[in-house]
Amino acid sequence: MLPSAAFSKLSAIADSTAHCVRSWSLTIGNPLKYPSSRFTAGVHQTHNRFCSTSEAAAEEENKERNPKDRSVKIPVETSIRYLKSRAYQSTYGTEPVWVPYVRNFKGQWAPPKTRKTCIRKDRLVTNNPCPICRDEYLVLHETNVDLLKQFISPHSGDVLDTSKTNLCRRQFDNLMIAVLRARDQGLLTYDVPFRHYEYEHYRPKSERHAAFVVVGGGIAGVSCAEALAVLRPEANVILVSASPLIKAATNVQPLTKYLVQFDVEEQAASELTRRCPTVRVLHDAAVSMRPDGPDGGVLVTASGRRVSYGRLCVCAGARPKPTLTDHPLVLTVRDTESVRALQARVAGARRVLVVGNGGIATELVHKVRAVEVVWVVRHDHISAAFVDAGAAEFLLPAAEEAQAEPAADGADPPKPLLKRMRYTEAPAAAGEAPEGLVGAALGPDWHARWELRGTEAARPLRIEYGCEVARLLPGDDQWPLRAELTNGQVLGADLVVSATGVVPNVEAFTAGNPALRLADDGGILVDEQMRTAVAGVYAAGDVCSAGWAQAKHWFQMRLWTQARQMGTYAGRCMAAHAVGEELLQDFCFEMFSHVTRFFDHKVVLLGLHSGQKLDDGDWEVLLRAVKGKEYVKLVLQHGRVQGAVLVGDTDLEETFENLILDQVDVSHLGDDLLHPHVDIEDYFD
Ligand SMILES: NC(=O)C1=CN([C@@H]2O[C@H](COP(=O)(O)OP(=O)(O)OC[C@H]3O[C@@H](n4cnc5c(N)ncnc54)[C@H](OP(=O)(O)O)[C@@H]3O)[C@@H](O)[C@H]2O)C=CC1
Repeated sequence: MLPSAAFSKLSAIADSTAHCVRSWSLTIGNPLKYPSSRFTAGVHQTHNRFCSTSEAAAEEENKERNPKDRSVKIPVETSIRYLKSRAYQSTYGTEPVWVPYVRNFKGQWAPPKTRKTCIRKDRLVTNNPCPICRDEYLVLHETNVDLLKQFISPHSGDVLDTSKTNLCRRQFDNLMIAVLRARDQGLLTYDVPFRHYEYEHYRPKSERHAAFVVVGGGIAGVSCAEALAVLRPEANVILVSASPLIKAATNVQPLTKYLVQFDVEEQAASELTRRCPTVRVLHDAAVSMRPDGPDGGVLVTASGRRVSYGRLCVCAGARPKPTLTDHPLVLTVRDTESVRALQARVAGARRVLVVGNGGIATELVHKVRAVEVVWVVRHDHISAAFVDAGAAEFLLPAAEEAQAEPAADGADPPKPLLKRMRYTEAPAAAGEAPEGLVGAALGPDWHARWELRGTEAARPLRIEYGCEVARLLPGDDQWPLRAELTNGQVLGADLVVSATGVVPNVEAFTAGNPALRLADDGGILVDEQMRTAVAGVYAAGDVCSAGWAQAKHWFQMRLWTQARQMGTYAGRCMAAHAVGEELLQDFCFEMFSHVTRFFDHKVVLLGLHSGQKLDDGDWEVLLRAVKGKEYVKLVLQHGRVQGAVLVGDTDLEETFENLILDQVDVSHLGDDLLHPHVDIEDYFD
């Protein structure tokens, strides 16, 4: 006797589809194992197929058929009707056919791939066929849209993976073909994926356009491009870089709220594009600027390209000041190429004259070994561009020690480059790479990556104070070059290194643009939003001069830290102005802060550390120094700290940063402010 449920299903199939169901016998088993044979939910059909009367004639209807037999192909029209039948409904309900399927596998995790096929030689070869193979009435065909839709994600429109639907791989291939055909024939609707067209590709190569163009692959330019890529991800950015390598700030570590320490890494342009996909790097140099182009302005490059822009940021940096006459034995240090040239020259030198008293000279004197170094400084102490006479006194022994240090194995052969950070110099396409272009300046730790060693025995450092090079004289029997100093001495040398400061690279932008205003130091004047006097043109880094009303404790110095701050801030301003917004000036311009290393000592400069901007005689200095260990100098005015120089690992930067910013009256502490036994960090906590 058949259960009543089985009867009702049988009649449902017969009623709804006019399909024939012949003879029946009760069977017990998994109702989802072979769905086509259990339209009757547990009733095994002797000829248990779901078929139309017309097709039935073609079949040997009364023959006993094995449920694993798949020799008879079900027409797709039958399958379409089947999906609408009550038989189907009662088997699957409203769920997709793959939902109730349970895959068999050993162990905890299912293998990533499903089986190749469930049917071989028209027979199911497994006891647990995949959701399509197990039900012969499910026919994958482009017209069987209701079935295909069950395998398409409603969220992404993609065909669901076999890891979800558990289809065997043959059925999955059939499914993909059916879906593609259905979409092709318009039977299956789908959303056309959004294509971001790079319209630049349709322009002639000699003409480019970007909403934002940044000139300069140094730290200011790269920081600016990065900020734009983050803030305006929908806009294209072109970075025009004369050097094939760009400079990126890495390992950025905030030491305090204002002091940030970072490395500068030379990277291939592709690395920047990988990080910021909207930024494209053009290896070229800007030669002129026309701010009145059709889309904003036009930048013309050395290779003749015209790059039109909506907004332009000039981060062209600066180049060494040409203090001494042009001479093949007078070198300057600015970019990687110049250090390489210096390295080669030092290798064969006996005496090197270093002229200048700033950052580069200080670092060079420390770095050049196994050759006699004569340091010509026009002040009465070393490193005057950065530190005061007291700090210089503190640093001097370290400078002299370094020079007196013998070569590692007597006369070491000059070592080549110690390490270069991922240098990949892409060969420039013909006509693309302008020859002899100046690359971006070196990073703050450039000297750590280069070995500058001669072949001489170690010599004590010789410093000529209070003088300059008056003129260069031709060489004699002993020296290829001689320099006459302003103190009357004439010194022979193999090489002169001139490190007397930098001049901003403005020429390409000033030519034909009388509106562009320059400061007294030759930099492009910018306002508090990094805008130049020319509409749509911004400037940042060494090329610009801060033309805004500066905060009391901030002043400009052409430093890596400021290049990064200005570049990022210029990018933020450009992004904001492009959508009609104004920004409040970044807080980093409230107080001067710089951290560097001189002669292996950490040097922190805060606020008005050398009494800059303070009236003469109206300020006092408080000092604490422990030879070889630390040097702390405070600049005070009316009992309030205005600036600080911290040499060595003092751990006082945060305390003094706060004292400068908050302008706390510390006069009641008197000299105890720097008393070694007073924990002022704790006192002001
Ligand atoms: N660790 C760091 O932070 C470093 C920063 N830099 C930066 O890189 C840039 C280039 O460095 P650098 O070239 O050392 O420039 P700097 O501006 O640091 O120093 C230039 C020095 O040269 C002196 N000078 C100028 N003209 C002459 C002259 N005719 N004869 C003799 N001395 C002269 C200057 O004296 P005066 O002050 O009297 O004009 C000053 O002391 C600078 O912007 C610098 O700040 C470089 C290296 C390290």
